[in-house]
Amino acid sequence: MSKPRYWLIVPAAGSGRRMNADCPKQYLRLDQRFILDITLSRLLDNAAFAGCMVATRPNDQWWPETDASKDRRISTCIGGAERAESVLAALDALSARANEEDWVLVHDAARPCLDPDDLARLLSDLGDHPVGGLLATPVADTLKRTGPGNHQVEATVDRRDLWRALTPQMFRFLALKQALESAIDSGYPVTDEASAIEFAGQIPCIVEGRPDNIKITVPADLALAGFILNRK
Ligand SMILES: Nc1ccn([C@@H]2O[C@H](COP(=O)(O)OP(=O)(O)OP(=O)(O)O)[C@@H](O)[C@H]2O)c(=O)n1
Ligand SMILES: C[C@](O)(CO)[C@H](O)COP(=O)(O)O
Repeated sequence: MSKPRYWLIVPAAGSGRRMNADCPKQYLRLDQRFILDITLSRLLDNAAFAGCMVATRPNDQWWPETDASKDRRISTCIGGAERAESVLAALDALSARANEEDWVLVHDAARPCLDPDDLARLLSDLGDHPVGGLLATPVADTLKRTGPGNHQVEATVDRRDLWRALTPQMFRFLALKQALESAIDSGYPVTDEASAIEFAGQIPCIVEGRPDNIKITVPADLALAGFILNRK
């Protein structure tokens, strides 16, 4: 049987509402480079992928301005209303090229600070794993739960064995496609690939990653990402 290949999916079809910027956050710039271009180069320059599928918004006016749009390794598809739907659209777009047992890595366009050593460790630690898994980092703060929609503390959550899920998340092509289809069809709230795999009854494995693999989400994250990238 041929050796499994590695495919990369980068969901980049979000609107960045929480960023409150004048363009989707993946098209904000750090050191004159689109965040999306930085993210894609952090992945494609540090691992051998059979191909890359980027899910973009319909009529994405910025994509043609990116360096990535000139990279023959990268294809695009139209994403969906939710992140999970964008990932599923990218899997569908790869269906003619990917084999069932090929690995798929899914990485947020909004995470440009991925450390190449974390990527290498994810690939090496999970390359022979029966299910796959994800980069994650231990919760380092005390966690509070409040009442619904208020700031009244109801409980302190035991943070032992709690992790913050990061990306990339790495699963077999067919298993991930089927798990996402099933979870989405069931209305199950899928916020990452691992939760769909868990919904399918499988057990993903965590590979500890750096906490500075941040997802640019709110305005304060942009300067932090710039600091992290300039420090590397
Ligand atoms: N329908 C969607 C929603 C999100 N994403 C992508 O998934 C990643 C993580 O999602 P998130 O940080 O939530 O991005 P947005 O949805 O754009 O942010 P917001 O929720 O603030 O609108 C981002 O790279 C985003 O572009 C996507 O491809 N398709
Ligand atoms: C996939 C993810 O980045 C893992 O933490 C996260 O679930 C994305 O959540 P978002 O609400 O789509 O940003």
